[in-house]
Amino acid sequence: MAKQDLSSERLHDIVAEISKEMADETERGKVADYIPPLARIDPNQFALTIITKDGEVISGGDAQTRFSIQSVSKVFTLALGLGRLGERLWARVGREPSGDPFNSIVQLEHEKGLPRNPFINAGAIAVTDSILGGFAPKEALGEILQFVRFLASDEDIAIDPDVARSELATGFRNVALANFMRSFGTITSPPELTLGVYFHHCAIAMTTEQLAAAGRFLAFDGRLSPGGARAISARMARQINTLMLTCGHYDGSGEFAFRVGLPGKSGVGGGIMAVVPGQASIGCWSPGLNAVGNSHLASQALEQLALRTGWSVFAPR
Ligand SMILES: NC(=O)CC[C@H](N)C(=O)O
Repeated sequence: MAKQDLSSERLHDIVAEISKEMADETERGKVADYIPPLARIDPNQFALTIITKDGEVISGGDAQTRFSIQSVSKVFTLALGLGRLGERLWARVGREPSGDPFNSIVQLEHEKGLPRNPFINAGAIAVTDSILGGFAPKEALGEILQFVRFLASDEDIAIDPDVARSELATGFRNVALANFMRSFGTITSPPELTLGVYFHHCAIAMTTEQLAAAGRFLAFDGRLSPGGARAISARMARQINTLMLTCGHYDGSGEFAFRVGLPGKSGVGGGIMAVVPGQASIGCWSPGLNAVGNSHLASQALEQLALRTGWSVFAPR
């Protein structure tokens, strides 16, 4: 398809086609079952929302259904942590892909308690700890939630208390990661306080429309729309996009970059937030996961979207 042909009508058609195709798919992956509130989610759901640079919202499927954003929240805490600490944040967390599962502990011992990147659990816990600073967990959490609502321009975004409770009750591996990092001084607050904030921000629930809205600042140089209100600096937005491309899908990051060619961040709730710099912000969701914990159908849908629109950071429109 010629690049200039991407009209609003064409985008509507593409979103409708992909949503229909994904609804008909029989191979849907496996929903996360480490906590009951995620294990009971119906895998037969799919949603896709695109918000264009003109502010048009184009949705298909179950775009009004809320789901647990889980690790997608790590993008918002990174933005908040970077905004607050600036370059000093990188003393606490690296910027290299890990090539290991999201909850792996192995590299931490060899690398003196410094997590590889902000999107594996260890790195995200370190970032959360930096936001916590000397504040009370409730205040830090309130600040994170306010920030997400600001990014999405939507006050109707909240934490699912069921999911937060289950994470707290079963997050033994995250407890291990936090204590291990505390022993190296990577995190400075009592681990249980940092983890309380971490588990709660992972339990934020959103629709794909809200997720696409919350990702706009990464599509538009740190602003909520082209020329609109600024959330973070353009440089930080570029840095976060780079990290999403290289580390946003854990040990499936190379495959996602190869197939989709856009910065994206996944969560075990089945959500993926992706951006087309200068063009659009995307929220996609289907609860079934592939072997490395990324949404099977949302990855497939984004690959189809990239193919049919010609969107790629490697050949900008
Ligand atoms: N990959 C994910 O989405 C993991 C998030 C989950 N809350 C955890 O900490 O294990």
